[in-house]
Amino acid sequence: MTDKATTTHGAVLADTPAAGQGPLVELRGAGKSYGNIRALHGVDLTVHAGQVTCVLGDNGAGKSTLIKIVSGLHQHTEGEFLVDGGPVRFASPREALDRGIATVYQDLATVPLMPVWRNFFLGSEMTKGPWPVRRLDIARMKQTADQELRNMGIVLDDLEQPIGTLSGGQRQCVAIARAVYFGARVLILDEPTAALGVKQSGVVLKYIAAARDRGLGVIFITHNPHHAYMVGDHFSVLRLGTLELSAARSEVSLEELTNHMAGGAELAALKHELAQVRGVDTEELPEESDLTAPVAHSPEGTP
Ligand SMILES: Nc1ncnc2c1ncn2[C@@H]1O[C@H](COP(=O)(O)OP(=O)(O)OP(=O)(O)O)[C@@H](O)[C@H]1O
Repeated sequence: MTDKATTTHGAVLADTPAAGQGPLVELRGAGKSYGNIRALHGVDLTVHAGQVTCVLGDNGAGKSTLIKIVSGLHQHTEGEFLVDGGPVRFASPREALDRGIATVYQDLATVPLMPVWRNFFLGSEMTKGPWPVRRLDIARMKQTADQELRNMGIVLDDLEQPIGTLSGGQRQCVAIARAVYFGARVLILDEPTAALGVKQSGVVLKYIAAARDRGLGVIFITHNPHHAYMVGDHFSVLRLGTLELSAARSEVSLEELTNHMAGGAELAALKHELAQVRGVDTEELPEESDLTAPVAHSPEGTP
């Protein structure tokens, strides 16, 4: 495991991976066209064990297309895709999973009325006894789910409660712990904080850091540069299907990242227009970076 350092903004960061340790996943000049629509073009991306690679971009930037390639849902139509240094072309998400690449989607694919422990093992249930009297090993599943959640620092009052009664943040955390338990080496998180309030987002970010600290390579897809900067080691900003920025944490500040993400020039133009409409001086409007700061709200009514 790598050493860690605490930064000025409180995020706990892993050091760069040990020399000689190659990337788990790499895209080299990768792209994807849907018919004659070029959704992604010339994208380089590297995912190392024990690091969080953030992929940022506005709507339509190509984030989903990128994760669909890595997770085995789509195949790239240009460039190279390598896993553990060797070229791959997955025919299905199952093949990606067999290579240790797990994706946690925003909708989480859980069964809301089933207990937490049952969702933890959904599709991969533990059984006991010989065929034809094989049956579910409920006690072992409950105990394992409890242990695995605790290992990730997730403490729930009752694993019997339907997963639908957990907060959105808690459900994301269970999904992350599940992927770790089932042997993920690369974890793709599709906008895990998009629908969450500030506090719940903080909880999810904590478990992203926990997954990284357990040595996983994490691809964190987000719209939010503030969330990305809390845990990210590397930042890739997509715009209209191409890579606008690819920078290590030491090479980019939060302000620069926010500017790239928001399109600094576009925001400046918008501010100018707003000032004209309201008949005020541009200086009287908030800074561009304030316009892009996350809104403190809690949609589910939870703290
Ligand atoms: N199946 C498809 N067929 C045709 N075009 C597609 C398809 N999927 C995506 N696109 C196009 O590719 C571009 C990139 O889309 P993509 O969904 O990857 O962006 P995104 O960054 O994930 O956006 P969002 O945040 O809105 O989900 C868009 O112009 C989109 O319309």
